[in-house]
Amino acid sequence: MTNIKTYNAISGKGLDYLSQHGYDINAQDSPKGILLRSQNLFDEVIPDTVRAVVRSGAGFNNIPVADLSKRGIVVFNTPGGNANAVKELTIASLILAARPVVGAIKFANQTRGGDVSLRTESNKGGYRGTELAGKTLGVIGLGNVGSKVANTALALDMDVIGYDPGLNANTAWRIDRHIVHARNVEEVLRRADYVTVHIPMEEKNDHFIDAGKLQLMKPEAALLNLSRGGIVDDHAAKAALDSDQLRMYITDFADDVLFDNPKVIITPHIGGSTIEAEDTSALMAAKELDEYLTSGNIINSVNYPDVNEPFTTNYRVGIIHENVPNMIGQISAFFGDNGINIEQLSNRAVGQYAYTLVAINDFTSAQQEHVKTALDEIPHVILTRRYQNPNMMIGD
Ligand SMILES: NC(=O)c1ccc[n+]([C@@H]2O[C@H](COP(=O)([O-])OP(=O)(O)OC[C@H]3O[C@@H](n4cnc5c(N)ncnc54)[C@H](O)[C@@H]3O)[C@@H](O)[C@H]2O)c1
Ligand SMILES: O=C(O)[C@H](O)COP(=O)(O)O
Repeated sequence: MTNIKTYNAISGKGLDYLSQHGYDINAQDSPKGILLRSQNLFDEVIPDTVRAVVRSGAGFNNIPVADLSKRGIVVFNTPGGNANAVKELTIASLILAARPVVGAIKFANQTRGGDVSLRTESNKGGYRGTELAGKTLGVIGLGNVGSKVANTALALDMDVIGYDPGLNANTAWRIDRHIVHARNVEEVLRRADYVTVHIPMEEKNDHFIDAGKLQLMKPEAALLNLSRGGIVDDHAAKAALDSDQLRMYITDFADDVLFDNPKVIITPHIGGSTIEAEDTSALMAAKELDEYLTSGNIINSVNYPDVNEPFTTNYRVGIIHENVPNMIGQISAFFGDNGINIEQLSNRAVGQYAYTLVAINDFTSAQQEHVKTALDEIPHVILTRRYQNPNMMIGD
């Protein structure tokens, strides 16, 4: 059986799917796939048997993607699987930034004994808040999470201004036409009463919200970070709070510098922690893993191009290679020179890497043995895998 190694609490929905499709979970030390959530894979040794690493979730900054790409290991995530959960916690955070709910609950619990209702009524004035309606929400990053947050804020009668220079077409379709598209992030920061950040942690986004950007914000504004620790410079945020340049900071990522600050609310990275989101993400992850390991289809990869074709021939060969000239020519010539007829060839490239999926019907055992090693000899080929169609009756 094919073995899958898991890290973190992966929902039973995903694990059951894999078991039902013939996989062993954590059975031995030479896994074909790794399924994880936030485990830091930079600290782990990834065995040479591994062909795929799947992040059940959105952010993949815990995975050494560049190294794995060089080894031909496909890295996947589950885009949108937990977006609704994060949207809901973001809306809760907006309300916590507008109304002093946390302090008010504490106060209500301190009023026990005697005429409770009288005491709460006479002292509740300290817990007055403001309304979100009519205020402006700035959304930085309008992907799966940000687009949902932006649309929902409109329903709360907020004005919404969004910024995302890399918006993809799928998400763009989902964004309500009443959301103002900012030309730059500075415009969002200057105009918004609430700023929420929904961008991935990558080099260019490290300390994306820094002291300079915080200075552009209104002093009465609140900042929300449900993206990743490090996207906001927490030291700069604390300094802005201390000097009354920022009213409030709510983050899903604990940081020593933020503790015991009445202007800060910290949640313990629970944005995606709902039963529904964990189930959806784990099932997506399990399907992506199974699809790649059994048919060579790549769906939702973060390091290689997606290639998703119906498996209608007896065999396929998947070739991960560098995105350099003449690879398709060399690969086609290789099959021709070895007397193997190509029924269909799909090729896509993204950045440095490309993937070629070759569909074959007549493929003798000797040819298969040869292909396994000889294709890898072509310069710039990183890894070759052969797939046999489980739904076809094949004779040699
Ligand atoms: N708190 C949680 O539990 C939780 C849960 C899910 C996701 N997240 C985090 O939220 C991030 C976003 O999630 P998503 O599902 O929306 O991802 P996504 O990939 O669907 O969207 C991210 C968007 O950010 C945009 N972007 C990137 N850099 C930007 C920048 N500097 N300025 C403006 N836009 C920028 C991209 O173009 C993209 O449209 C994830 O990468 C993850 O780190 C956290
Ligand atoms: O990027 C994500 O999907 C979230 O941060 C969720 O992380 P988790 O799976 O560790 O809860």
